[in-house]
Amino acid sequence: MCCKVMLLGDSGVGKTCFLIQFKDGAFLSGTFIATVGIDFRNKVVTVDGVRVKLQIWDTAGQERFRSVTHAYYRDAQALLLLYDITNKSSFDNIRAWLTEIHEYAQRDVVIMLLGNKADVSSERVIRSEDGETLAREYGVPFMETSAKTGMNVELAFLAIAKELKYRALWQPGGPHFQIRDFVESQKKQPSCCSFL
Ligand SMILES: Nc1nc2c(ncn2[C@@H]2O[C@H](COP(=O)(O)OP(=O)(O)OP(=O)(O)O)[C@@H](O)[C@H]2O)c(=O)[nH]1
Repeated sequence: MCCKVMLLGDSGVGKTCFLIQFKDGAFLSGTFIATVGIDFRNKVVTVDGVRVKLQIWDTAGQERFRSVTHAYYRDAQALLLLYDITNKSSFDNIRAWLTEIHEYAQRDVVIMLLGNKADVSSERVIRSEDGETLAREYGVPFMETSAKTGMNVELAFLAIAKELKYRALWQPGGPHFQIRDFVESQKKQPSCCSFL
């Protein structure tokens, strides 16, 4: 089966690095090159013996590209919505992103909220609890991640793949799968917590 997943969030939160970490297991530090428009990569994951091909769309966070990316929301089965734990405005804008998602995406799209750059604990301005509270308000799963160390990167895509496989192949009487419970049971916390 094949699933379309989109990465969304403000410019600079780490969407491209997140995708490269998942696809190639690498982190490109140094200069930040903003994505122009939209780009995609494929990766196959195996969940419970089923091959799921994820077609992952990396969008530009900059405002001027929004009209381009809106056109792609409709086809996405899952959305990973990122903010940067060291950047307050990227967190404050999550509500606006969710409003856009509700306007342009499919009604039953799977959404996951991710607080990225969890490795930079010295510059943290958003507490993990704040991410959790916001995610609970919208009924979506939440994790802190690091595209640099790889923390929870694979898990985010695996949880999405499991949920989409479950939805596509579930039969009456079959086992139930709850993405939020799965994420809660599997996620790793940043090893070094800030004092905030
Ligand atoms: N420390 C740390 N830096 C990160 C992490 N993820 C991304 N970065 C850095 O943040 C900057 C922006 O990363 P990108 O992946 O290009 O951001 P983006 O969200 O794709 O930005 P747009 O393409 O403009 O939407 C780069 O300098 C990265 O090196 C992370 O998890 N930890």
